[in-house]
Amino acid sequence: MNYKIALIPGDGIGPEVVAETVKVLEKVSQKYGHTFEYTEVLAGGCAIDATGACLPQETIDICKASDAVLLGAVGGWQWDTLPGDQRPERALLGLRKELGLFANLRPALLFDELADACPLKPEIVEGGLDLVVVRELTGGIYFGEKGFKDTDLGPAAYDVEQYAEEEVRRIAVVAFDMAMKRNKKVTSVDKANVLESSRLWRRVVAEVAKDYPEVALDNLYIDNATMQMVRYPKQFDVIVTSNIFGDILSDEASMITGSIGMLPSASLAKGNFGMYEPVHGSAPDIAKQNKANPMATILSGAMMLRYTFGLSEEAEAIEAAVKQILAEGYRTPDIYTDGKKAIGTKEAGDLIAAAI
Ligand SMILES: NC(=O)C1=CN([C@@H]2O[C@H](COP(=O)(O)OP(=O)(O)OC[C@H]3O[C@@H](n4cnc5c(N)ncnc54)[C@H](O)[C@@H]3O)[C@@H](O)[C@H]2O)C=CC1
Ligand SMILES: CC(C)CC(=O)C(=O)O
Ligand SMILES: [Mg+2]
Repeated sequence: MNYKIALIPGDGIGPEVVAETVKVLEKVSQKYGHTFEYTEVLAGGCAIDATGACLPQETIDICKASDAVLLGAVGGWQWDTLPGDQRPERALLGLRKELGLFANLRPALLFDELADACPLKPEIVEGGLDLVVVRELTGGIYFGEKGFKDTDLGPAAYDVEQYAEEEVRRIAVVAFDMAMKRNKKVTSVDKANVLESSRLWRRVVAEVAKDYPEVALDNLYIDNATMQMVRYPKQFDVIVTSNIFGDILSDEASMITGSIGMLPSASLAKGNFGMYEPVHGSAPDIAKQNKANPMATILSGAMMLRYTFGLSEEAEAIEAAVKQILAEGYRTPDIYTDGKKAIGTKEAGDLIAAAI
């Protein structure tokens, strides 16, 4: 089969990790006889520099005409002084909204092979860790009304957290459907003791839960949830939460799995369309030094094969190749521990491609 992939390398380490993912996808294509047709497009700081806009219309059009999108990351220090509505990160929000990507799946999987890089005591994560954060991606405070106003205390800025019932319902359905395929447990995370939007969230999630009598539903406040994540993460299976809380919780979960350089994600629309992106950002501190861990993006590529193209065997081949090189002791700097074999971004891509 022929699959059209829009590639958005973006900024910082984005181009480096996307290049290694393409290397791995090409190996999959050779082995399994698929054709991946890539169209590279601009978004983020590089798009601002080239065109003056962080998200050119051409990028949106090409993404919509593709079967799936693979994104590295956007943003960087050189654009930090731009006004908020012109920053590179706006491209990411714009893409998510334009493409209708309301469901962000962020699995946090501690590979047995990487137990040495987990900062928690071995007995806490004994038997592994496998949870998924189902993050609402096109609503909440990242998309609410924002602006500036004068107050009694002087000039102020505001961002509004708002959720429509339907936005909560559709992400809750994704979470419960996923729970049915996993361990039939959902933890909904909110701040319903303080926020009106969270009270609506909690009520709608409870309504959706009635359609899934086999699934156990827990509610946690976000402050407690962040603490529980490091105290005993194995209590979680599917976590469903808002845009901002999911953003924060998934970065926290990533550290338990060794590094943010390991965590993939799928941003899904209704149907099979999706944008696949690592959980991390553009990491300007390590860009262009062959230090970035490309595995989060390579594993995002595997999610693309599984969710959008329905190629489970090929996705598993990528995941097995990642595990193999970890088992062989290869480590990028972010997951390096004494006695292991130090490698860089390119070597990681080469080794994973070779292991396919
Ligand atoms: N999806 C996206 O495009 C995202 C973009 N950003 C943007 O990225 C820029 C940097 O943001 P930060 O807060 O520093 O977050 P970040 O995720 O880029 O980096 C945080 C830390 O993790 C490390 N790190 C990240 N990815 C890594 C990888 N693959 N391998 C090894 N180490 C890795 C970095 O070196 C840094 O020390 C900002 O402009 C931010 O807005 C942030 C998050 C998501
Ligand atoms: C850069 C932000 C727009 C989003 C973010 O941090 C994320 O999606 O992980
Ligand atoms: Mg984030």
